[in-house]
Amino acid sequence: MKFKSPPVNSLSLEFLTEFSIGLEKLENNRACRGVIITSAVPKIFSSGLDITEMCGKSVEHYGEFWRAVQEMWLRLYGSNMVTVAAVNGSSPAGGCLIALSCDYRIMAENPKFSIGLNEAQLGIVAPFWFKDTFVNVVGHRIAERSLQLGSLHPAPEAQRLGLVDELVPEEKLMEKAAAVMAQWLALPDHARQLTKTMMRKAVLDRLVAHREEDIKNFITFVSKESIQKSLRMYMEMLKKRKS
Ligand SMILES: CCCC/C=C\CC(=O)SCCNC(=O)CCNC(=O)[C@H](O)C(C)(C)COP(=O)(O)OP(=O)(O)OC[C@H]1O[C@@H](n2cnc3c(N)ncnc32)[C@H](O)[C@@H]1OP(=O)(O)O
Repeated sequence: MKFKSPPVNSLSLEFLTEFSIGLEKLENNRACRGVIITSAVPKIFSSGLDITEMCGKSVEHYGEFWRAVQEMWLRLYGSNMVTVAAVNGSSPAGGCLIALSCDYRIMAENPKFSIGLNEAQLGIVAPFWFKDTFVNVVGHRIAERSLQLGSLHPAPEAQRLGLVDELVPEEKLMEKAAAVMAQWLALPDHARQLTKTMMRKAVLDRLVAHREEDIKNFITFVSKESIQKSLRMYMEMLKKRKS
């Protein structure tokens, strides 16, 4: 699957819905045993959740948007397929979550590309299931420090921390992703899938059990004037940085 929503593959409601439907179709296709996720937008894997979806909208919209974020994660993290992220650009916040939700992450070895859960830098808090997914990849201590600081790790540091599994030259990224996929697909699906479920079930079940509460929390949080102000200021900062 190639993300192609210029300029920065931000995860809008429409993008998330299309991504989830795409995953569902592949999941239901018995001929499809694995998916490589990458981007068709140069230098950007995904800029994370579309901030404009969380600014100045109605309570109903926030609820619908958050449900779509949850749905995407439940499908990807809980997928029976082998999932490989070929991270060919920067990948903050929600973009990082997508990579973290895959079975294996390969990143282009460009130090200008960074990845991480930088929510704290926006004055917002990554929800528990973002945190759980992060902890399951890098461990508690690294996740704790990185989340509190809202760190975006340049590719070499991301590899050192275990946030990505390996770095390769950009031109070799898809070739490497295909080789990794072949290695994972060489195993019988049944054993691999049951093992994956065993490793991820507790974290998935936790969101399923608290899904409505999590939506309510998001709506309450994002509707606060102080949070709206932080998000607006962050968007302005992005625009100023550009000019
Ligand atoms: C309880 C809440 C929990 C929430 C959980 C998760 C939160 C998130 O995922 S929030 C999103 C966090 N994302 C970021 O912090 C990334 C912000 N973007 C960037 O750092 C840069 O844009 C990026 C490095 C991705 C790309 O840099 P450039 O190539 O230099 O592009 P520009 O910065 O010029 O951006 C182009 C254009 O896109 C707009 N933009 C960027 N990111 C987003 C976004 N996430 N949502 C909406 N819009 C975004 C940016 O403002 C520019 O717009 P224009 O000025 O109108 O062209």
